[in-house]
Amino acid sequence: MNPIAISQGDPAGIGPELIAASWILRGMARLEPFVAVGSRRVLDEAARHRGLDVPVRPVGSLAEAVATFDSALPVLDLGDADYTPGQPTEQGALLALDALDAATQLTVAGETSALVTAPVSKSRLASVGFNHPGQTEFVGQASGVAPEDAVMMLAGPSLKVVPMTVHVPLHAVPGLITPELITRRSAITARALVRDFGIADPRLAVAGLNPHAGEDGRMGHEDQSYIAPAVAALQAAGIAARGPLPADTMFHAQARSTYDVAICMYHDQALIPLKALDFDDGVNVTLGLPIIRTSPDHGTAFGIAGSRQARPGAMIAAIRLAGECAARRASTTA
Ligand SMILES: NC(=O)C1=CN([C@@H]2O[C@H](COP(=O)(O)OP(=O)(O)OC[C@H]3O[C@@H](n4cnc5c(N)ncnc54)[C@H](O)[C@@H]3O)[C@@H](O)[C@H]2O)C=CC1
Ligand SMILES: NCC(=O)COP(=O)(O)O
Repeated sequence: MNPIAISQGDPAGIGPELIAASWILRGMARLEPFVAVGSRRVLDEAARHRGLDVPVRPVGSLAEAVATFDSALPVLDLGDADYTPGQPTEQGALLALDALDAATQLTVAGETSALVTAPVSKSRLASVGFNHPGQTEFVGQASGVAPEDAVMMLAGPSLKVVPMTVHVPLHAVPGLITPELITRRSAITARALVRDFGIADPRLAVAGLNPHAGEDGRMGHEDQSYIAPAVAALQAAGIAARGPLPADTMFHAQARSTYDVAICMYHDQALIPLKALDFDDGVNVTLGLPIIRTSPDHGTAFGIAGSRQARPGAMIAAIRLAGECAARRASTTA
């Protein structure tokens, strides 16, 4: 297979050091060959800061990256940048954007088997002209998918969650929850669970928006007006969906055993249980794309960058899952 492309993320965050740590653990973690896309110097310094002996080797082709991977961390070098852990700069944000763009283009062109994105700061990227809510929408657009069809899922060993609305203010959520949005994004989720995760007949648990899923309309009307019709439409389409369910009782262990994915109405309804249960191996996966894209569930963690406190589990899980999904797609199209 072609290598996995990993965009380096913000140089001042924990992304570069976790790419280096993942390379060190590549054998034990059973990772497919990957190539970093970013700055050779930043990766080199980040590894050294972390006390890791990682030979970082610029490569001129993806074949060379695969051939190099056993003995060195291959990098498609985009040039130099500021590197002070924990101190983001405009130059660093521009490099993060270049790396995201280059790694995405390679994957869209089919030259790399999957895309893993290291964390970026959304506000820092916005300050250098990035006009997407997040990397999800950027990658969706680059791969020819409408923004509403690039669906964010967070996946961990205990739970999978899909927020129907993502990076929007909480007060905007009720106005965005429509039966069409829920039906469309849930159907994309169900198809992706079959195609990329090998779950033959995925079970969807759809959360309500309001306390007690609205308590028969006494605590809000959206559950009955918008969410229940979406669940009915999904069922009519042959998808094993149920809801709206009271969100507060959806995430205990016995409840989780009854579904494959929780369809949630807003960002924190989904990401709080996921990060409470699976922070150290949670993966952010974009569903509905012609390419595979994953990312660790955490952000740039500027406060601990360069201090050797950042745990590599989620980055490793993101790389491993990218390889597994790529292998599954390759085997089903062969
Ligand atoms: N995939 C991405 O690119 C994501 C980017 N972000 C961005 O990251 C920036 C910071 O966001 P925050 O909400 O502070 O989230 P964060 O995940 O960066 O940090 C939250 C807390 O978790 C800790 N932490 C994070 N990753 C860790 C790891 N691997 N090991 C040990 N501790 C870890 C941090 O030190 C901090 O205390 C924001 O600008 C946001 O836009 C946030 C989430 C995902
Ligand atoms: N909270 C999840 C997150 O911020 C990741 O967003 P994205 O950059 O992957 O779209």
